[in-house]
Amino acid sequence: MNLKIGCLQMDVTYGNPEENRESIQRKINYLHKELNNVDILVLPELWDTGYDLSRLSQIGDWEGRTAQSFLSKLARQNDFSLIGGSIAKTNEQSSTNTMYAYNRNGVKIVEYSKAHLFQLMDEHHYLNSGDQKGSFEIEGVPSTGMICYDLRFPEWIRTHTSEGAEILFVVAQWPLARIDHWRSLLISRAIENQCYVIACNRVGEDPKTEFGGHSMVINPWGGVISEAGTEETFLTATIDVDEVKRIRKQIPIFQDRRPEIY
Ligand SMILES: NC(=O)CCC(=O)C(=O)O
Repeated sequence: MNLKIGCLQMDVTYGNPEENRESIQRKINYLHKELNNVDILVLPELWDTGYDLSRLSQIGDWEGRTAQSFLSKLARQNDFSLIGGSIAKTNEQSSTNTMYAYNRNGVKIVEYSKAHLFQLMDEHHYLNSGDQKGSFEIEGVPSTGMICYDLRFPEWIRTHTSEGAEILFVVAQWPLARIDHWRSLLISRAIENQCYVIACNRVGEDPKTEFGGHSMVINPWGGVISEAGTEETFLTATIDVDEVKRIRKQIPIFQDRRPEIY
């Protein structure tokens, strides 16, 4: 089965969720022809607030309600499934860096909060980590969603692929300074898990960091099918999901692994 994927590699306005929602809507309107036959659209990490974490009590999304209604409508109106990047979900006590995904009818198919907080960008001071898995089915394909720094934890990703995930979606605000890590880790996760990796990063800069783009679509053999540069880009690729089963049969790592000795 073929699926057409689109990644909206975009800049994010620091600390301004309303402007960022409008920016996504403007881009979707502009891209309506290209989006016509897209099956799954992917947004980047924290596309609403960016890393303006010290102001989350003012700008965070109360229980994620605004983003959920925005994303659900976006999916329904445009007839695509949507990996809604992640947003800052906030309540009286705390905030989480949370991904929502939707099917074409605008029905939520997963809520996943980033499990590993990235100290270098102060997440541990302002966010709580999630402790639930990120598994879901999208367009009939078992999949998982991960948020940026989660990519550095192969054991967490293996937990999901050993339970059947065939597509790994990674949403990110990954800095340009470590973009070689980003590329290598994404390709490694695809090879070692024999899965598609669809990775959507942001571009632009905030007061502390320059972000590196290079959103990528990688096949389960580790081949890069499509890759963006460092500018705002609508990256597309068509993937053949059956390739996962073929490769898992050719080199059966999920049968051959020996968890009892690890
Ligand atoms: N937003 C993030 O989690 C960034 C992770 C990162 O930069 C890394 O090197 O890991």
